[in-house]
Amino acid sequence: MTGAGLELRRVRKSFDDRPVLDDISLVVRPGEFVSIVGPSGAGKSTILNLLTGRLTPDGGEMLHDGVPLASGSYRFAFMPQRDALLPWLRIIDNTTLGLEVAGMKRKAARARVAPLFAEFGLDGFERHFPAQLSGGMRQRAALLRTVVQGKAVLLVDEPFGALDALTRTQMQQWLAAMWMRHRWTVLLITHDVREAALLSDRVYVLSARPARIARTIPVWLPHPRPAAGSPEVATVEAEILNTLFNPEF
Ligand SMILES: Nc1ncnc2c1ncn2[C@@H]1O[C@H](COP(=O)(O)OP(=O)(O)OP(=O)(O)O)[C@@H](O)[C@H]1O
Repeated sequence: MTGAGLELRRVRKSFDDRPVLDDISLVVRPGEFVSIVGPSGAGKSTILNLLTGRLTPDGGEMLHDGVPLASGSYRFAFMPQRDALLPWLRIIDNTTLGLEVAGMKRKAARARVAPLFAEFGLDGFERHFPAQLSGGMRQRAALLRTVVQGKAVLLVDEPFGALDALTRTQMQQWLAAMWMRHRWTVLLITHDVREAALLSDRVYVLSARPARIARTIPVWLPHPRPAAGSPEVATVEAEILNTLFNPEF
């Protein structure tokens, strides 16, 4: 498919003459779940900062449905790593924030998010503050705030990195089920090789800085995915790890 979805073509970015992204080309087609995995400091967050318009590339092209992205045009919904909720706002107000910032009236914004509270496991917590929720619930609330914006692509930066291992596994299973139901178009940044294997249709593995795409790994496993720890998932994990630890990169 040409043109449709999100596409980066030979994108480059340096900070103070220090190249961070050397040559990044990738594609996220509508309804796909795509992950980027890479060594720490390789430039993963920089890619998302380019896509949210916070940074501009030094070279290359960024396209959505074949149209170049204008800098600062927030076409995509972004869920940052952590502390994504404002502690002084109740959960209901946190989840409507993106809509309100976009100009929607509070009442209309609440009407849009309220029916989703049950699906996101937050029923009855509308008037709680973030500190009164578990880490997993906070991340579900942050994701709810992201998806209700109805943007074409969800950019998700390391959403479960701060959670304990058990909660993280539960959240990955929950996100996989939610994605199957909604078929959001997702670009996920993660350090978690298992998470990438369990959720993604395709994994881009970055080289160390200055980053290029070391390898593109299509994940052909059916949805719903076999359980974490199954041989099929372990094979994909091994493929990603082998690329990450390959000295050529
Ligand atoms: N605005 C900026 N100004 C200067 N340097 C920056 C800026 N943003 C990122 N960098 C540098 O670019 C490099 C890549 O950073 P980035 O946060 O994109 O990496 P990452 O792969 O997301 O890292 P991690 O996995 O540790 O979160 C780092 O060396 C960082 O210090």
